[in-house]
Amino acid sequence: MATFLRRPGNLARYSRRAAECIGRSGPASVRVLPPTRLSSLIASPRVRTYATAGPGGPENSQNGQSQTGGGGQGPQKNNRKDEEPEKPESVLSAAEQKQLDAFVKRVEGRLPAAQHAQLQQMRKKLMQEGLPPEVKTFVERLEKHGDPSLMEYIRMVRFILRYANDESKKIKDETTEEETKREKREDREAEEEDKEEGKNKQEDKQQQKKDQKKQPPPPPGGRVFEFKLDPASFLITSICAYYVYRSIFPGESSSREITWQEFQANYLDKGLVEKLTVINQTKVRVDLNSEAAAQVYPDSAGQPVHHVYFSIGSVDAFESRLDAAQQELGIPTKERIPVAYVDEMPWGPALFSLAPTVLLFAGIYWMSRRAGGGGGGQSGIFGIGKSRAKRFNHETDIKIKFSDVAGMDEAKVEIMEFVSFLQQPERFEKLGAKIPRGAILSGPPGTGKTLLAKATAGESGVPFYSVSGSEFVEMFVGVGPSRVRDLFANARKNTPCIIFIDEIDAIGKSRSKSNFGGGNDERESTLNQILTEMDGFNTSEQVVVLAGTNRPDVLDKALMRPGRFDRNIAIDKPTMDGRKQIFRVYLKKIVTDENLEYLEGRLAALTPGFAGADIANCVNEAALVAARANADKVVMKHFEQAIERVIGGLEKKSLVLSPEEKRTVAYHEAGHAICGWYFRWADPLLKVSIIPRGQGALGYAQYLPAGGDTYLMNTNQMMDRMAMTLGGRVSEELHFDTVTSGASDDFNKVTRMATAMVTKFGMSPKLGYIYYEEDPQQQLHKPFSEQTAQSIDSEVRRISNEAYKQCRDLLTEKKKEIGIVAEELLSKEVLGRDDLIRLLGPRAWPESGEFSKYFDGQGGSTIAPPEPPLDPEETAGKDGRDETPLPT
Ligand SMILES: Nc1ncnc2c1ncn2[C@@H]1O[C@H](COP(=O)(O)OP(=O)(O)OP(=O)(O)O)[C@@H](O)[C@H]1O
Repeated sequence: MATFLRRPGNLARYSRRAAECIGRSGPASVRVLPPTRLSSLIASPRVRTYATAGPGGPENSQNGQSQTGGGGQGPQKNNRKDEEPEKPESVLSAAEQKQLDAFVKRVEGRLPAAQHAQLQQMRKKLMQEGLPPEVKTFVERLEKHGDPSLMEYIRMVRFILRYANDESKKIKDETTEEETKREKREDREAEEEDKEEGKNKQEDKQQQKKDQKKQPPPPPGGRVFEFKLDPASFLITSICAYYVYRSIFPGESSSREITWQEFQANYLDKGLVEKLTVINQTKVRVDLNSEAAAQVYPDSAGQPVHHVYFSIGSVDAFESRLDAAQQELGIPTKERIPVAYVDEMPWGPALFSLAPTVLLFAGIYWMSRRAGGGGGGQSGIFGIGKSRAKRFNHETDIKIKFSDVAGMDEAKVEIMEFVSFLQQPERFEKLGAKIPRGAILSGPPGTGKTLLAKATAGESGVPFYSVSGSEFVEMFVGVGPSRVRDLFANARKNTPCIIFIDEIDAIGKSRSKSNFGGGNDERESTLNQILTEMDGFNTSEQVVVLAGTNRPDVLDKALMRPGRFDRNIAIDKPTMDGRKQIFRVYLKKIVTDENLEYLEGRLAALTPGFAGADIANCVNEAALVAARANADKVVMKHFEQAIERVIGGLEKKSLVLSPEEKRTVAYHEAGHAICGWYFRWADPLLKVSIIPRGQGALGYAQYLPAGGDTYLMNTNQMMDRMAMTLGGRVSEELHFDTVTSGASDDFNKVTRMATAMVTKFGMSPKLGYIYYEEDPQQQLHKPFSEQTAQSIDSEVRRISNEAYKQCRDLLTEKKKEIGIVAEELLSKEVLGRDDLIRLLGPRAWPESGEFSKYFDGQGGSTIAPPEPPLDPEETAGKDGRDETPLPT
């Protein structure tokens, strides 16, 4: 702004342009375009008027004169209606002038007064430049034969539009030329100014120049038809349209309603009637001999009367009246007026009656478009049966390769076969091998099933359709099967390709099971459609269907049969080695200068039971922790905090325990820790804390699986683990007068372990080698007798009592050590493995090589916990994690 103000030259230039714009403000165009020739002829005198005559122009307009009245001639023109119009210099012959005047007069009669001045401008221009031949012919025709034909009107309209367009172009060219000249002149001025003002202002000037040049350049050469709403074009088009309309629908202006008496007196008796037409048996149209009518009625508002109408009560009455009237006039039968009968459709009411239906359909269409907005081509209610599968293009969308999927080597080998099939089908076909149709990828959540399917698409370089099982289910009947059909039809059009149906259990549940309690027909028919479609491929169609599920056990057997999902690829939680590989993938993206090999191993050891998704989350969380601490790089401490946070939840700083409660929690946790340290088959402690964390735990202890990733447990391990789980309560009993509710979760774990030993693992000599399924749906009807139930109860009780005794014996012996650990815990709140070694001495039992490698005290002072929050089913018997619930 300051720069702008500093330049009087600029200011003057812009204000001049602004003034010109205001002067040209006639056309209300979407784009700012130079006016057409006609409109500019109308507008330019106005500009001149304001520029030269100053306030004269506006005064004229105040006096009720037209603003576009044409400069100094304005006041005379105002009296045009009263006086003979002033004869300006004209190149027209007298006859032409007369024709033109007649034409203008005729048109003027039908235009609002505000537009008269513009019409006069058009007239003036035609007078100055002469009539174009087309207009001449038209006007001549008008004079000689009255109203021209429809074709002549249309030709005239086309001509006028073309004429207006050409004129507009000419003006535009002239204006552009003028603009260029002026710009050059202004640039020269600006340069001179800039020399004085300094170089830095030069840049602003250039910018302004660029801005000006950004305005649309004049169209190169060819004809460009632009729709403009400037008054002149509008006026011309309206006049032409009006004429065309009138010639097609000669409405009220050339016809009017009369009575029978009028008809008889004014037309019939005077012999002006040419023909009568009875319309819809209610009205009679009287066709008049227009020349005769014009002679008889010369001042019928300056317009010839073509038709008149009158209403009739009934056709019979009309006929008899007409006969009587003609009889009276003595018209011989042969020369009587011809009467025709027609049924005409009244267009107005007909259209009006259709309006609600049209509106209804338009409304439904609009709503369906809105409802399906963003759904791309398949939006709206009409696209409800269309598949919702997202199509990924391998070139742009799917960049995942097998190298991005860490671990699961066996699953990769299995699925590689699909890739080779899609890439080189002939290799299989020539040996007569049938192509596999599909594979189910099953496994716990977050283990990388979707990732593997995407990698398959990425590797094979084919289109990938991804859809979730639940997307087939809709509230409308028949939508599911229709979407399945659509999905497969699309896939067939784009072979070779891969379809991936995630969470297929949403639709693929066993049909027999779902029938319990009524079933779900829609889901079943969707499943049936999938079965049919998968059968429907012929062997040459290269469509591979992959499906992901967490529950392969509930899937319908028909889905799993060979020929449909031929393969069931189980993807389990990663092993120690798998975790290392997954950490390797994600650690690459992290800024750290730790020894990567050691870091991977240590983190993998700290995270038994983590799925790929947990690991990805953990690494990301570590980066966030580091960022929060404003660190330059992520170090081991951040990773350990992240793991702790993923496992235990956020620290609850707001939860403040009373000293008494804190003491109880410390002794409780110390009890667990001592058991883990001294029982041979129990898991040694990694970390114990009495800081409350999420999920209602007041303290927790984490243990390193003593034997590494364990998949089998023997009786000794189970007994030691149960005894360790009871360590919290036993410690409370030994150190306090009373016990708390904090051990209820421990009892739950112990009971479940003992029950499993009796009913599933065959570890009770009394019950023997029997497996009783634990099915929550069959609670009402137990698969064993009452007597067996009592035996199970007594065995479970015996085992837990044994575990209790084992624990109590140890802790009574180690009561002093419990005190030492508990007091240290009270003062430090968190104890690590190194603290326990310091307090209790090294553990007497050797530990798993792979795990102990990373816990030799060199990796870091804090040792993070190993256990993710797993399903209790899975955790039972695998870990010794303790979560002390909040007292209720
Ligand atoms: N083996 C792996 N290698 C690398 N990243 C993995 C691996 N497994 C899982 N992930 C990570 O976990 C995320 C989630 O995995 P994915 O969606 O494939 O799990 P899923 O098994 O399909 O889970 P769900 O059963 O819940 O659908 C992936 O985006 C990826 O970041």
